[in-house]
Amino acid sequence: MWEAYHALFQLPVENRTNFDCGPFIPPDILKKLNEKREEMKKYADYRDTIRLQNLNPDDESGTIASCPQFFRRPASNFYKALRNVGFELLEAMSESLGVRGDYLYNVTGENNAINSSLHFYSPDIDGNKNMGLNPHKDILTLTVLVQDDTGGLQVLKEDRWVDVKPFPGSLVVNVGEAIQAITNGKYKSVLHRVLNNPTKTRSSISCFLIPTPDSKIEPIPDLVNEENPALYPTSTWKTFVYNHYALALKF
Ligand SMILES: O=C(O)CCC(=O)C(=O)O
Ligand SMILES: [Fe+2]
Repeated sequence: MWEAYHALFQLPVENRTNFDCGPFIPPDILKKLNEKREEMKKYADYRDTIRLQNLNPDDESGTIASCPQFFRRPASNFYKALRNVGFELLEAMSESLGVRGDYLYNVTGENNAINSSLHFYSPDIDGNKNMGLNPHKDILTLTVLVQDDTGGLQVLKEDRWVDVKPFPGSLVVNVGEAIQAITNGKYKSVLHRVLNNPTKTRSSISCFLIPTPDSKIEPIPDLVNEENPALYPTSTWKTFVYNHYALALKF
């Protein structure tokens, strides 16, 4: 997969429009974000990212068909494997909460398609401790991520940034805010960021399990009571995403 990943980044940028879908942000919010771009410059992320949206690795005629030929086979195998790890984790998490094993898969719309961000981080050549990816929480269901051996990913733990050191052959899994909402905070979405390495490039690929737009995001009824009121209002996934970005941009 890494070979296909590097070949993808080496394509002329104008070829990317065939498959790179740009930020996973609702269009009107993205418009506002672009208007704010000047003001946001100080928050610029130092990296290159290609995004694939709504990719069902079981469906050869879907999103994967818009990708270059050399990328299709390794990518479908790769995403199928990562997604299936995600599905197994969802099952184990459901069971740990005392609900049926298929609960989290079902309430997020039985979605077999994923989103993916392929990140390429340049070295921090001017020594300004550039932020490759600003602090954020993943909003969706689960993220299953593969990183190379450079390092730079950090999570916030008890007010301290802790390195997520790369282990060969390991995966990094993040709980998304959709799961935080559905489990009413039992599983928490963690703030994370990426610092650029002073001398080396860094590569990572995120595979995001995503709810379908009409999935109803609401807490598991047994997890809500007087001491534990619902943390988020019930909404569809589409509205949840909209509210999330609107709040982040404060408009
Ligand atoms: O590059 C990484 O390790 C993190 C990527 C990430 O947080 C994301 O794609 O949401
Ligand atoms: Fe993330």
